[in-house]
Amino acid sequence: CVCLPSVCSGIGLALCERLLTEDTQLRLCLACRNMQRAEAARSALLTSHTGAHVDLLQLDVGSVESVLDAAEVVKSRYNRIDFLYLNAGIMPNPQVDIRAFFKGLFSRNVINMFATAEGLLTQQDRLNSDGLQEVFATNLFGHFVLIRELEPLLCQTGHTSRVVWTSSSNARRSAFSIDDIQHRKGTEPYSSSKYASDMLSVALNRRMNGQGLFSSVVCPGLVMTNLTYGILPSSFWTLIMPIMWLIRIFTNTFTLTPYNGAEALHWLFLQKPESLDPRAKYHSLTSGLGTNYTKPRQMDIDGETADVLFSKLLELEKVVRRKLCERNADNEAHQRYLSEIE
Ligand SMILES: NC(=O)C1=CN([C@@H]2O[C@H](COP(=O)(O)OP(=O)(O)OC[C@H]3O[C@@H](n4cnc5c(N)ncnc54)[C@H](OP(=O)(O)O)[C@@H]3O)[C@@H](O)[C@H]2O)C=CC1
Ligand SMILES: CC(C)CCC[C@@H](C)[C@H]1CC[C@H]2C3=C(CC[C@]12C)[C@@]1(C)CCC(=O)[C@@H](C)[C@@H]1CC3
Repeated sequence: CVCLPSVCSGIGLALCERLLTEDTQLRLCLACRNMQRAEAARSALLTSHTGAHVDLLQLDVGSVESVLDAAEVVKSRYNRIDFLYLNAGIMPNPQVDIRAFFKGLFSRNVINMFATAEGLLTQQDRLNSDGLQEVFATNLFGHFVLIRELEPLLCQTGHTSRVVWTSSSNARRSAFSIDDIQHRKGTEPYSSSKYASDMLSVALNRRMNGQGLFSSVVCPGLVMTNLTYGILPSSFWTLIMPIMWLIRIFTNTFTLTPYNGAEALHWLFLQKPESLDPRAKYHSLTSGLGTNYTKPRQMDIDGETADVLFSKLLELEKVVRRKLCERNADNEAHQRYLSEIE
């Protein structure tokens, strides 16, 4: 079984199309927070791949309760997971620093600026219902809890399984602090959460390779999806689209379409896990002539700090689970009280 949170649109949906084209016998499980959109995605996939096996699962990866419920359903449905694609990601209230953009445009750093958006983007985060920073909870922590819950299906003797993170070249060491893993104090929660997912992937490989679990990290490049349409108005993107296609001549990171962006995710599906570099980020790239390819680049990560992050996430998981139990016990007591006074 290949389990994919979250694939209602964008890169995730394009990946499903590509996986089904590769192997019609696959059993896909689309884990989405909005079941109407999930149904639409499933119908689209079945239209182009009649007879494909596509299951749906309700999952809001930004809520620990939803992750725990979804994991129970997965455990009751499947005996084993071969691939777990961790694709859900948000970038709420993005702000582009226009001055920095024009300054960067005339600097030597211009290609790097277009590839990584370094120094260009900030976001405004908020707390979610678990009391966690929303970007951290969605882009990292929910996925972490999901992996922990699905460990019995991922780590089975005689089988290897794979976890694939959709990270970003916007992930930057300087945006992340091990003393503030949720990025409560900064203005770059997206960059911080993606750097944390890179670290977590390294930590997973250090801990779990021996049990047959292999983790990889991907950057899809700059792709036009709901996420990017949230950065600038779509009319503006339409206006600058010819320039974007022109920029593609100078940087291969402007993959632009979800199909191209899914290149590295698809490529990883075809590789033997033992042949992969646990410390590499695999980039989807598109040449000026429109050829897609995948290229690994070493990540700027220190293994010991990655282990510390893993321990901190374990601690946080305990705290959140305890709070959830207390909340559920309170709710049950309240329900009992209501039924008694009826
Ligand atoms: N587009 C780009 O240029 C780049 C994107 N990425 C990463 O690629 C991934 C996919 O993004 P992309 O396809 O671009 O954008 P989309 O917004 O199209 O896709 C994001 C997906 O994540 C889902 N999602 C968001 N929050 C939750 C949640 N709480 N629970 C479950 N699902 C959730 C969305 O579901 P719903 O449909 O319900 O909103 C949607 O299906 C993200 O991780 C993003 O950070 C990385 C680098 C560049
Ligand atoms: C104001 C202007 C005339 C043009 C502004 C262009 C910027 C909005 C883009 C330039 C580089 C882009 C980029 C991303 C978003 C849009 C830009 C900042 C990402 C951060 C999107 C999400 C990712 O994860 C990254 C890989 C992208 C990197 C490049």
